[in-house]
Parts: sequence; C-alpha cells; structure tokens
Amino acid sequence: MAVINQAAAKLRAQLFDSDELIVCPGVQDGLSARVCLQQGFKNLYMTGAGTAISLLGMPDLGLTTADDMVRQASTLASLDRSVPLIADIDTGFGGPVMVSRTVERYILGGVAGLHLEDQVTTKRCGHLGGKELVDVTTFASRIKAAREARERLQSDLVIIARTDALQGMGFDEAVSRLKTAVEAGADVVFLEGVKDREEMKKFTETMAPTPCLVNLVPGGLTPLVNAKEAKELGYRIAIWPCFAMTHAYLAYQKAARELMETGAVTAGFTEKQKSDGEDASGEQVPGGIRELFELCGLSECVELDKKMGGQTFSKGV
Ligand SMILES: C[C@](O)(C(=O)O)[C@H](CC(=O)O)C(=O)O
Repeated sequence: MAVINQAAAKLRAQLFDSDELIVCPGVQDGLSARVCLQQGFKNLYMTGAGTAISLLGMPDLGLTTADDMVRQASTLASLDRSVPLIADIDTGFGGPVMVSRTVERYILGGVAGLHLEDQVTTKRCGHLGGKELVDVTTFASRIKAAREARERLQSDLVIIARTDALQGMGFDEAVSRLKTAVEAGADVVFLEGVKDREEMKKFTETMAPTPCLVNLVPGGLTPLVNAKEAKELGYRIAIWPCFAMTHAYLAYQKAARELMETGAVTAGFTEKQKSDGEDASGEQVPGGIRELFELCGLSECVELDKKMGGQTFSKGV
C-alpha cells in the first residue's frame, strides 16, 4: 500500500509544490510505456482511446469494460512505481457504487491520478461529434464517489474532472460543471475539445487557482501547442494521448506493407542480412528481439531469479 501510494503523493507534490508543467506521454501498452520510461519521462498517461485500439482493436466508443481498464492501468503503473501514472477512467462505468469500486481498483493498482468525465456510459472520444452528457448532479455524484474511495483508502490519488460540455452546451456551462466538480472533490479540471489559444487562456484564468489539464490530440479540436506554450497558457498538466499509437500504427503499416509486397521484413536486420537475405542468426541488431526483451527488464528478471536462489536461468538466456 505504501509503495502504491507513493506515486500518488509524488504526483500531488509535482502539482502543488512546483510550477513545472507535468508532461504526460500517452501510452497504450507495455511497450510504449517502456519506451517512455527509457527516455526518462517523469510521468505517464494511460489513454482510454489507445486501450480500446490496442487491446480490443476497436474505436473509442465506450467499449472497454472496467476490467479492461483496471487491468491495463495496473499493468502500466507497475512498470516503474516511481513514475506517477495518470489514467483515463472514462465515465467510471456506472453509478456511484460502481465508480467507487472502480476508483478503488485503480488506487490499488497504483494509479496516481485519473480523469473522470460527464459523458453518458455509451461515451465516445471527446473529439468526435454528437456526444451526450449526464446532468450535472450525476456528474457530481461520480466525482463524490471517486473522493469517497480516495478517502476510504487514505490515498493521495489526484482526481481530474473532465467535462465534454463545451461542444454542445458552450463555455459557461462547461466551466460551471467543472466548478461543481471541484466542490465535489476534484483536484484538477480538464475542458475537453477546447478550440483555440484564446479559449485555452480564458479557461485557465477562469478556473484559477485550480490546476488545468490540456489534451493534445492530432486531428482533434484543440491546437497542438507544445509544452512551453501549454505552460504559458496557464496549464499544469499536458497529455499527448495518441503520440505513441500514431507512430506505432505508421511503423506497423510500413512493415506490414513490406512483408505483403516483398515477402520479407527488413526492420531488425543488419545491412548484410538485408542484402544477402540471410537468416537473422542471433546477431544483435537495433530493434531485435533481445533489445526488446532488455527494454522490458530481461536482465532484472534474471538477476532477481538468481538472487532468490532460483535456477531458472542458470544455463544463461
Ligand atoms: C484523452 C482521451 O480520453 C483518451 O482516451 O486518451 C481521448 C483521446 C482520443 O480519443 O484521441 C479523448 O480525447 O476523448
């Protein structure tokens, strides 16, 4: 419990004891998380859209279950418990009892912060059209249920209230919903689909001193500002939910096309192997399987086994 709580306490300190922008690369699976950890990011963001895409191969339309999301969030939070993970919890998956249970499972999984929104449970990506919202009382009850779980578990979990009201109901209603959410126990606010820099600035100024999160989605509604600009606009947290999956998608597509068209995949081959068409004979190559296993903790696993007196890898790996 103490170790699990540490990440939430750390996120809280990043938020309230510093004015640095909290930069959160979006990760959708273990590999993307490992790459971001390797690059030294101080925080990670678990994307719900990416979870739907990578785990289910489905769009972000409220198709992931609480179990899917809890499992994904707990896995990602476990990879490095010194790096606080902010995770999408969508609508909380039901009424207050369900929200409270799901938040409890996120806390026990080691999640440091989560965002909870006011769409109906058959939700969709915030950057798509035709969204439907619950009334503000229901939204507030979700936030209160999250706070109840946080208090019951004596956790430092950071609760981020997200509203999708801007698109259909306008700025004033969206801000009013977020203010209600703050009264109900939210620590941070997230205005989905904010449209331009002027509106971004107006939002952070209106909500001050409550910290604000900005969501930077390529092809979405919000201008893709960089970290420096996000900070200048008054934001405290910035998430890039899609960056890893967009790049993964383009890379997978390129490799799949190559295999389809040529019957070979040259990524992970040495130049010699590429030109001769030789088998990859265990030689170390960039992006080869051994490098990927190392990225994911191969040496640490071998070391742990040995330290515990295990024989599993005594013949080497
Ligand atoms: C932030 C978000 O909730 C996510 O799941 O990552 C999505 C991102 C996306 O669908 O591109 C959202 O903005 O609704």
